[in-house]
Amino acid sequence: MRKNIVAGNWKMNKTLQEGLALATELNKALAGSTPNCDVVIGTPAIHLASVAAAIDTTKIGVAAQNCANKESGAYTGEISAAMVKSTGANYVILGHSERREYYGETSAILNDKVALALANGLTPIYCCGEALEVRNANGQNAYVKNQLEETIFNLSADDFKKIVIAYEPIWAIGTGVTASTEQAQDMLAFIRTIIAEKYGKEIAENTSILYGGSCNAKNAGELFAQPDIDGGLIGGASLKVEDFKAIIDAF
Ligand SMILES: O=C[C@H](O)COP(=O)(O)O
Repeated sequence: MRKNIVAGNWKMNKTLQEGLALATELNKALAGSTPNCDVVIGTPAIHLASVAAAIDTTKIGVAAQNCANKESGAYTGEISAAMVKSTGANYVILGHSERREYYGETSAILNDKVALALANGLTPIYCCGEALEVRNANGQNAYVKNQLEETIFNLSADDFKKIVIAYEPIWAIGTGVTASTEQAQDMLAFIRTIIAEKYGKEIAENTSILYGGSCNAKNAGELFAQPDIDGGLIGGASLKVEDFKAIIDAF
C-alpha cells in the first residue's frame, strides 16, 4: 500500500532561528494526533541537523533540498548524501526544476545524485514537470516520460521502490496558478501507467506520486481526493504552520 505524503520545501527561506521556530511549532501542532499522511519538511541544508534534533523525527521526516553528485573530496561548497544522512535527515529532494534551470542539473548529474542518495539510505523525492510552452503544445506526457526515462527509470526495481516522485509543472510553481485537479490527476495517472509498463503493476501501485505547484489549504482536499495523487510537495504554503497543517489535515 503506497504512502500518502505531504512534504514541505522551504527553498531558500528562513534563517536558522526562524526555521527552528517553524519546525518546533509544527512539531507541537502535530503532537497528540496522528496525521493520515507522512509529513516531511525540506529545510535549507545548513538547518538540517538543528531541525532534526529539535523535532520528533518519527513523526516528521526531514529532507535536504539537494545533495552532491560526488561521493566526497575536493568539491568546495558541496554537501554529500552521506553528510545529509548524518544530520538525521532521511529524504532528499532531487531534480527540482529550480535546480535544473538555475544550476544546470542535467539527467546525467541527477543519475549520480539519485544513486548516491539511495546508497546512503536517503529517500529521493524526485521532481519532474514541464514548462508552459511544452504544456501549450500538449507535449507534457512525452516530456515527463523522457525525464523519467533518462533518470529514475535506469534504476533496478529494488531501488526504484525506494523513490517518491513529485510532478511539478513549472508553470504552476510559485505562480498561484495550480494545475487543475484533472490536469494533475491525468499526469499522475500517466506516470503510474509508465511505471507499470517499466516495472510492473505492483510497483506502480506502491509508488507514492505527489503533486506540487501552488498547492494550498484551499485546493489540497480536492487534489488529494484524486485516485493517483498521493500527496503534495508544498513550497510557499509550507512556510507557515497554519497553512501547512491545513494541507496535512486535507488527508
Ligand atoms: O517544491 C515545491 C514546489 O516548487 C511548489 O512550490 P509552490 O507551492 O510555492 O508553488
